[in-house]
Amino acid sequence: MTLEGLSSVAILGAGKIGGAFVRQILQKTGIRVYATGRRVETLRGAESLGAVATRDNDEAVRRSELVVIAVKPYHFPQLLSEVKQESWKGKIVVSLMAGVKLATLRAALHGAKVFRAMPNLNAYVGKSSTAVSENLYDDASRTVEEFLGLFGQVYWVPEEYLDVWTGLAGSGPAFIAEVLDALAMGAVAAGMPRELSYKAVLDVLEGTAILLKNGFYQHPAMLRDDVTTPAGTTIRGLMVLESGGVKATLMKVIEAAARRSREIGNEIDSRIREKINSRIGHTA
Ligand SMILES: NC(=O)C1=CN([C@@H]2O[C@H](COP(=O)(O)OP(=O)(O)OC[C@H]3O[C@@H](n4cnc5c(N)ncnc54)[C@H](O)[C@@H]3O)[C@@H](O)[C@H]2O)C=CC1
Ligand SMILES: O=C(O)[C@@H]1CCC=N1
Repeated sequence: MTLEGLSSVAILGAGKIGGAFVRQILQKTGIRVYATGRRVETLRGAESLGAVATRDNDEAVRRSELVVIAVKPYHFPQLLSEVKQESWKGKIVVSLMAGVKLATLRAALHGAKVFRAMPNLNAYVGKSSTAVSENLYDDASRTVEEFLGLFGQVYWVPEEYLDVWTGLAGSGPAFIAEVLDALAMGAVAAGMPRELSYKAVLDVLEGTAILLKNGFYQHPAMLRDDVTTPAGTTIRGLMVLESGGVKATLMKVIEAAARRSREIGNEIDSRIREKINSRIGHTA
């Protein structure tokens, strides 16, 4: 199935990332979107974008060929109890939940073609960097790749990278935002107004990203060296950066975020297995 063959998509949990998906789908395609949520504001927000808003997750799944799971990981067990098992059958399901493993998803969503993806909030403007696992089904994989392409760049990766991807690219916009805020505050400390500092910092980010992305420098360190004049301003700043251990700290930031993604995956896996076992226990 190509994207053109897709008539309806369900976004279960149209919050921040789900809402960004709803927005892009409706801006770029004629696909009907069923958006679910628990709060009135979530439903109204999705409706104002042009989605069919409902609290009924089962109906949204039944009516759609492709289903996106965009609830928080710890809401997944509750979501599962709201959708009949047979409703998942034959559906293409893309989970955006941090940490939740393919094995967990497969155990919970019997008969569905399951994908685990990690986008980021830049999906809101079609600039996400999204990783997805695993490329097992020809047709469904093509559909998923085209679908995720609506939100930005798509990379097929082995599942073992997804927790790291979550720490780096999923959480990344928050880390970058903090760094930008800190740089702008530094300029304020040195005497420049906040608004002007912030504008300058965003321009610096954009230009530096373009230089690096277009291959003008093979490595960020080469760009750094071109900016750094002996006994000039940059080296003084770099010395402070190094003595504050900023580089090591940023490395640890990504490691910690990736570790947390793995932890979440294990926590949710045990909760889902318990749920499945108690279901089996009930029917036995
Ligand atoms: N916010 C981000 O930048 C990113 C988030 N993610 C993942 O996406 C998921 C959602 O994250 P956010 O959008 O930040 O959270 P959010 O809280 O903004 O959105 C989740 C939505 O799901 C709704 N919800 C909860 N239980 C529900 C249920 N049983 N049925 C229907 N709706 C239900 C909530 O009311 C809320 O509107 C998480 O699993 C997160 O790991 C992935 C990539 C980036
Ligand atoms: O903070 C989180 O857990 C989610 C996953 C990636 C971005 N937000």
